[in-house]
Amino acid sequence: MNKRYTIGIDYGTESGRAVLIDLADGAEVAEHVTPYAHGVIAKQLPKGGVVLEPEWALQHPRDYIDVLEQSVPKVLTEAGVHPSDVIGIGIDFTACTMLPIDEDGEPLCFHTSFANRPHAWVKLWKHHAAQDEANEINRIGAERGEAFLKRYGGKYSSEWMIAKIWQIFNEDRQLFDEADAFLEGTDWVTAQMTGTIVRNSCTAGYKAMWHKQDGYPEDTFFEALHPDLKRLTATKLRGHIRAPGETAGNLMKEMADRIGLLPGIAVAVGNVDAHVSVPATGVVTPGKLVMAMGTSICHLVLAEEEKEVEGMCGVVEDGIVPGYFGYEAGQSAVGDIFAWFMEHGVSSDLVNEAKQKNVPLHALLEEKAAAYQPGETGLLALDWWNGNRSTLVDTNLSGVILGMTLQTKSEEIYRTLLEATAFGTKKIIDAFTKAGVEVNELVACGGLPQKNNLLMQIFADITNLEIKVAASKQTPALGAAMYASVAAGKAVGGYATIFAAAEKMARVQDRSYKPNPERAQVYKEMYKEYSKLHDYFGKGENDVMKTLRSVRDKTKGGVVHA
Ligand SMILES: Nc1ncnc2c1ncn2[C@@H]1O[C@H](COP(=O)(O)OP(=O)(O)O)[C@@H](O)[C@H]1O
Ligand SMILES: O=C(CO)[C@@H](O)[C@@H](O)COP(=O)(O)O
Repeated sequence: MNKRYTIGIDYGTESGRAVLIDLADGAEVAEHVTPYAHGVIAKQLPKGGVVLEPEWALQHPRDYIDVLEQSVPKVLTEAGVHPSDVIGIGIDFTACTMLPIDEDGEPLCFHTSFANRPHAWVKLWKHHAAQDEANEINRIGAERGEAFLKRYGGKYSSEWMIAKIWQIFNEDRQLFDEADAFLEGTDWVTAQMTGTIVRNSCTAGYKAMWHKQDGYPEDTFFEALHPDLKRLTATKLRGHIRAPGETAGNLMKEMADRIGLLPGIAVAVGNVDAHVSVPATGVVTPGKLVMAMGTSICHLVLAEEEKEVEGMCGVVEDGIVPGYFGYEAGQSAVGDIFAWFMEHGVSSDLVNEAKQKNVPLHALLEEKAAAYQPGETGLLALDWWNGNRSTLVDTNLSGVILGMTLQTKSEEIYRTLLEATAFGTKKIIDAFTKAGVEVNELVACGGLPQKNNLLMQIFADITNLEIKVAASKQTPALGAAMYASVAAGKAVGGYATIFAAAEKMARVQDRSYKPNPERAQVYKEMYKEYSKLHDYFGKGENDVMKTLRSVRDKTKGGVVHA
């Protein structure tokens, strides 16, 4: 048999990345990145100049199709692989990244009549404007003793599907009524390839309250949110739900022609970037926490039982790999905090020095920050620049840097921000351990482990755990390609199970980051202080962050609103 390949595409926050994978050993034969032409839409709609409120984050569905049309032909040509040797394609996506569609599956934002309506566009995972709805969902869910709350660590997030749908309902009722369905981006793009809408059990479970045995919560729960939402799951959330590894369908001729593949090949059920990365790092058993480290961090771990973990994002049976309960937790901003600091916080001296030396600013700051010992900066920070996803589940919290003096330098703040994100991860590990979900090793993937050694060493020292790093530079795309090989099946040269695919295709690097006992000891002391700050600002003792936010909202545009 000729060599066999699949294509995996990772739809990230700023771009889509396609890889062509050799199924024999998981080698990445070719890769191509298509940046989204519209990026993250946070200020103004692409049409009609409508200005968006704070906390909004949208995307343009056309950008997703551009990735298919540009990156798929590019990887084929670059590799010189004939399309007849490609047996399947699969995608993964950020989540919950959702959109309203019409009866033909067209996004409502493609309709000229809706293009100037913010709620017609794709709401990106980090759209944080549905916190009021999330608070109400949590209040009503708790009052009614809803089972779903336990699976979401006691709090449903404003980033997830039902909060986002309810925001649309509350703020643009006509558009809500017009929508035939609300869909995850991953399911919409997959449907563009197959012609049929199939929902995936991963996002249904982690983001939309669906449970493998019990389905969605009862209609009476949605009725308690609003009487007109009673039939939400049977109407706008209807559709077949299939598990990762199953096929969503076959590639349609029309799309095959546009992207240079053969019609009829298997298209895998859509998946989530973080979850699909787990088998792509070789993790298919409990005890190893996978950290997908990029703009944000998603933390994923497998276990044999369903446990209640404080503030986790969700637990879903078979949600990551079949046969295990998959747990997800996360930090809403990590790389994004460093990006903010690069843009708004670094002294002009250092910016000039980086220019003179012709090195990236990150690299210069990393080098200077590495010269400090733990605690030497005298600083401590809370990593809530984009709210707190786990374990407090509150997007209205914000960042803090404590201990600054007239002597504080940019590189000290940089180091402190790196440390803050590691302390945030430690809180998550503690929550898992406390609930009886074992974590004894860390496996990192995503962009950050390839970009910043200091960050990785700080993570090892603060968590006091060894960190292995995925060998693949495009772990999510590799995972999507692995699931495509399972969807295609053994008969055509794919794999029978994701376990078989992981054994042959996934691996970690030889190098790992090991904790240094002296540094770990200092960080243990600093973590106690982090925890005090964390509880003080995050658990209601001092609500100043929320007060400041409401003052900001009342004084928008220089006008004080009553
Ligand atoms: N040298 C670096 N050190 C730390 N963070 C970095 C560095 N270079 C880029 N970043 C951050 O990495 C993030 C992008 O991560 P990546 O994994 O590539 O993307 P995504 O999260 O969209 O999948 C950005 O937030 C950026 O600020
Ligand atoms: O929340 C999830 C998955 O549940 C992620 O899609 C989201 O954090 C975005 O991840 P990236 O930081 O873009 O890799």
